[in-house]
Amino acid sequence: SAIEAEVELTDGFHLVIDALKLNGIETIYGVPGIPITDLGRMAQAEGIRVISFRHEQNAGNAAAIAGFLTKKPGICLTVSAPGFLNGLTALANATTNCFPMILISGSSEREIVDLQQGDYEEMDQLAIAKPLCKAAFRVLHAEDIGIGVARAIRAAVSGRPGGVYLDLPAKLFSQVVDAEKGAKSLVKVIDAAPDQLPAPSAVERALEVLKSAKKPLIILGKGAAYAQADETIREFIETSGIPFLPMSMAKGLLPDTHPLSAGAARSTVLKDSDVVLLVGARLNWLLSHGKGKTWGDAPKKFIQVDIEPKEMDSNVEIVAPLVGDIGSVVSALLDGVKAGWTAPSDAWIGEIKARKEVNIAKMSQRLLKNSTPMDFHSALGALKQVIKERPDAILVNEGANTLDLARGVIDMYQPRKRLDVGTWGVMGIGMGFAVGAAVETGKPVLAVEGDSAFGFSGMEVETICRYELPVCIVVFNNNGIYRGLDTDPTGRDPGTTVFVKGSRYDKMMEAFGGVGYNATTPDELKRFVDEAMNSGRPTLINAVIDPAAGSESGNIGSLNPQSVVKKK
Ligand SMILES: Cc1ncc(Cc2csc(CCOP(=O)(O)OP(=O)(O)O)c2C)c(N)n1
Ligand SMILES: [Mg+2]
Repeated sequence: SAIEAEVELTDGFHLVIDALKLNGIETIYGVPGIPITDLGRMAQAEGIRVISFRHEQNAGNAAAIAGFLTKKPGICLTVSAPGFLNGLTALANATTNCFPMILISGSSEREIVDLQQGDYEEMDQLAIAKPLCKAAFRVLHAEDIGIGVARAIRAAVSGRPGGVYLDLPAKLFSQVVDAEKGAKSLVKVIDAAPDQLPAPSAVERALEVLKSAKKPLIILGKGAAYAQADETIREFIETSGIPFLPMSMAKGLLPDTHPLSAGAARSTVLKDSDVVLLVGARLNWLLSHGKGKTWGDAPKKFIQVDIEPKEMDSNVEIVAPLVGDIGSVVSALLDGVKAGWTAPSDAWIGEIKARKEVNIAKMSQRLLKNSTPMDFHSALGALKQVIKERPDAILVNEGANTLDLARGVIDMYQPRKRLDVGTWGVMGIGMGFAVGAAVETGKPVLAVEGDSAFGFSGMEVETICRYELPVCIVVFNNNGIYRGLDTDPTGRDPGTTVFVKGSRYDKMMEAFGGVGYNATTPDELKRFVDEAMNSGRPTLINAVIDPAAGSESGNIGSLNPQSVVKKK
């Protein structure tokens, strides 16, 4: 009878929930629908926080950034086929950025999919996910749910973190299992991301190379931010006196205003350094693959710290590979420095300081301009001040000019406070990251969005209102992608990169009960953001930016192919 069933039996639904709770999972980000609507309801009833989105890509991005911020896999839950595919972009982006997340999707029955008999939302999801993520598993029997969830968790966070796909066919959920047997089938993952210590010989080799440097440089990547070895990293930099250059999401590991920060002298230190220590930073396109004019002509030696051995020599020769987790490796390097070290010469530190002063002075001039309509710099000058006054606020940032200029203008003061487009430069992470960051940290979020970038996930303003999250969105409304000036030479349609003139994104937030402002000056912008931060209410500020400001593709316009053929 139903009473007996409560006492003796469990089922797939409950085993999935018990397995997640047993492993400390507290939040699920997703979009309901067949076959997982009830799973979400039951998880919520069992105390897991379930955040329902308007599009699975945004739920996936929230799960991904939750993983980056907590080092526990963020969980995204979707329906089969189209819902799974919508989550896949976020899963692939998480894998590219080494953020630990698990995409759990309901799926069709194997026997129908394998015979291609046309099930509701039929798709061979496991096969499709495999090439795009770090690991992918499917569970067919309820007794295997414990192992399946454990494998997914360990795969997501161990070694180089990444995205994992977990395929749960609809029939699995209603499979009934003896309650005691079910409980015994659950697995609590032990030491999911074990320290990986570097070989003492590798540490020795790296220290020798570092000691040979006249102009050493440390580059901190988002892997260094993810490691949460903040004090060890700070102590290593301050004890060695080596200047550091933070990549975008590593900003704030040490304050951008730190005397050893070389952020404002990036071109100089990349060109003139003779030994470069990469910490959780890959020599990919963001660092010009370690070669070419960015790096100057002088010979360079690269030392690389990465948990993934295959990363070594990916672009240029690594003379001192340091394979291990960043905390263990930097701690070993710190011991070596403490045992005997000569700080870099005053000449090198002085060269960087002089260059920084020139660049910061140039920038300050541009920030002070009180133009109307605002341009990027005058608007960003106001937001720079906000973060300086509120260093524990989380800054989410995407766009082209809105992204590239904000990266250099807005100083960060604490680790893991700047969340942006990462390795791919993908648009659309904004609202997912804003929700994930607000839910996981409870901190106020300032999302600085290009108007095009915002459009990719803008419907989630309703989600932000529904959960009453402390998110302040500033849309840099320059009326288009990169600028707002393009026209259709035929005169038939608008240009391909422009938007409706005079648009008011703030009205979208008001539509769902949030607060909307229209800012036309830096002073207004600062005042409205302060009001939002003080109230903690969901807010959207439409910041009117000169459509003629900015450049095509921001700082990376050179990546665009150029047509050499002039049509007659
Ligand atoms: C999923 C995806 N689709 C398209 C693109 C290509 C792109 C890069 S930047 C950008 C938007 C730039 O306009 P925005 O208004 O946001 O910024 P601003 O320069 O300040 O005007 C696009 C469409 C990327 N990167 N990802
Ligand atoms: Mg724009």
